[in-house]
Amino acid sequence: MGAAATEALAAVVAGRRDIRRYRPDAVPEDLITAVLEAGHRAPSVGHSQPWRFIVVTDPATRDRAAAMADRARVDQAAHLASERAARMLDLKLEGLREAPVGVVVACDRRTPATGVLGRATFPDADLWSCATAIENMWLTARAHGLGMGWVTLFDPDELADLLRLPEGVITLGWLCLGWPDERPPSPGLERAAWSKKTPLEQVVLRERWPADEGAPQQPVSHLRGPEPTRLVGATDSADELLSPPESLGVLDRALNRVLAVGAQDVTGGTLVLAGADHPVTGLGVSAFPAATTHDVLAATVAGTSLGAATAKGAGLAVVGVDAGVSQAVPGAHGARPAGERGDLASTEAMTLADAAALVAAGREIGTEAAASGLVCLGEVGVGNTTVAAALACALLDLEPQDAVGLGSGSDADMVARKREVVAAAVARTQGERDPLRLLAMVGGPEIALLTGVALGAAAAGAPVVLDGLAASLPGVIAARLEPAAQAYLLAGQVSRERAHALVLRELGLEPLLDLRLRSGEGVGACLAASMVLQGLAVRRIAARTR
Ligand SMILES: Cc1cc2ncn([C@H]3O[C@H](COP(=O)(O)O)[C@@H](O)[C@H]3O)c2cc1C
Ligand SMILES: O=C(O)c1cccnc1
Repeated sequence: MGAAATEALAAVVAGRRDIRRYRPDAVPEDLITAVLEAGHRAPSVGHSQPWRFIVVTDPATRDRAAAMADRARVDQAAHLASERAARMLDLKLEGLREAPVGVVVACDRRTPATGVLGRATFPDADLWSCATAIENMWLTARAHGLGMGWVTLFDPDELADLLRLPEGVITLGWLCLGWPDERPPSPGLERAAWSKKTPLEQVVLRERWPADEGAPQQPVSHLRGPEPTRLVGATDSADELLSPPESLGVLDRALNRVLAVGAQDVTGGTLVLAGADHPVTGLGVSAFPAATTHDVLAATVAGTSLGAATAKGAGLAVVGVDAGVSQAVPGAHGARPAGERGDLASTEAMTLADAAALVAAGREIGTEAAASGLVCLGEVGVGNTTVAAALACALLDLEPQDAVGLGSGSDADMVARKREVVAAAVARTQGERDPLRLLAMVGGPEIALLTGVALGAAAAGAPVVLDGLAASLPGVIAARLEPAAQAYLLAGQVSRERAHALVLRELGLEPLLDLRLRSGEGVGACLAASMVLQGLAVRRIAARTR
């Protein structure tokens, strides 16, 4: 806006004071309007404009407000030690009677917080919006040579009654507005040695709150998120297309993610399909024989499993990984756990060493697959929707009934059994937060392996496409281990499995497809990848305005 505007703003900001002494002269109507207009220009949460400005000029109302403030002042002094109380009573705290105008700022909170964008998470953001309106008015008043003083020395209910505020409308206090009768070189409280301005260095903290010995350590991310210039470049290049902004909707967002991590020339990818058996099947949690896992992995290696066929249709390569299938699968990449396996309910799913080794093996596979483009995750493991539900409960603090789903097909009795198993498994994890330990306690080897794949692919700069529940949890664990990994993840689909939507919500990802799949095997990831590849081609081919 130019040097003159910058300088003028700095002068107004530096010259703003809380003014408590006023001359009785009237404030012209146009200046009052200018001040109110500035207030109404303030930012507000979800553009809710929750402020209401009650302009009070009636001396009777000002008198009654002043009497209330007098009472609050004496009340407050009664709570201070006598010497401090005496000094407080000496201070001139408000100019309610003298200032010709009072602007009472009220916040209309009658809209439910969940109905306002940004307030479901920060319910008080409407009040903060009103505070920004107050600052706008204050600065504008100052620029016109007017003085303003913000008085909160009231019982809020009393002030609300005085102005007949309805239920649900609350006040942030009274702003005195008038011509100042003082030109203080420094704020009144500072001049009276009541308090001092804190030096800037004491209020500015760099990157995070300074370390506190007892506090849990944040995970150190070795992985870097996308470069900010690439991130901006991705959205800029989408805006240049000869089409309405975000014409491809959710797909556009996914494409921006892919471009942001630097994968612009991608035309293919790889499905990593990991399989493992689960001792928990011994507890009657799957309608299908455990041997199915072997058969699906063998078909994957042969290119004929549902997952492999879908990958082929999308132009993706397939890597089948044996992460612990009892009957060996020739042609599959071997990464079998070496130690004991358990049923989660009474014993650990695998040893911590195996969990770590599987993640490490996955990293290598992911790094290699990254060279091909998109890396899709797929799994097979009869019984693993029970495993995934237990892990989701442990990671996300869910109740078993909110996480256990139908799997590949369960009746009511089986669902009840699954819930019992999950409840027992989760009970064993009480207090454990470490994601790798949780993986060992109630996870599965294919989930551990795919966690490594996600980490390896992300570190090599490749987007990772998640699939169903068991092939989305690796995204959660990867992001817990390396927070920057989140930026590389895409949610291919939201499946029918109960906890899946919650897991994607935890990751902050919108699924590309919602087909009520229950296939596993990376089918949804490959279908979504095909669409992403098509979207990338569209971005390359489509006409641009620039
Ligand atoms: C023939 C068949 C092939 C599959 N391929 C993947 N799944 C999917 O279902 C399994 C999980 O469901 P649950 O926890 O109910 O056992 C996993 O193998 C998953 O990938 C299959 C399931 C079946 C029956
Ligand atoms: O959503 C899934 O991942 C799922 C559902 C049923 C069976 N296998 C996988």
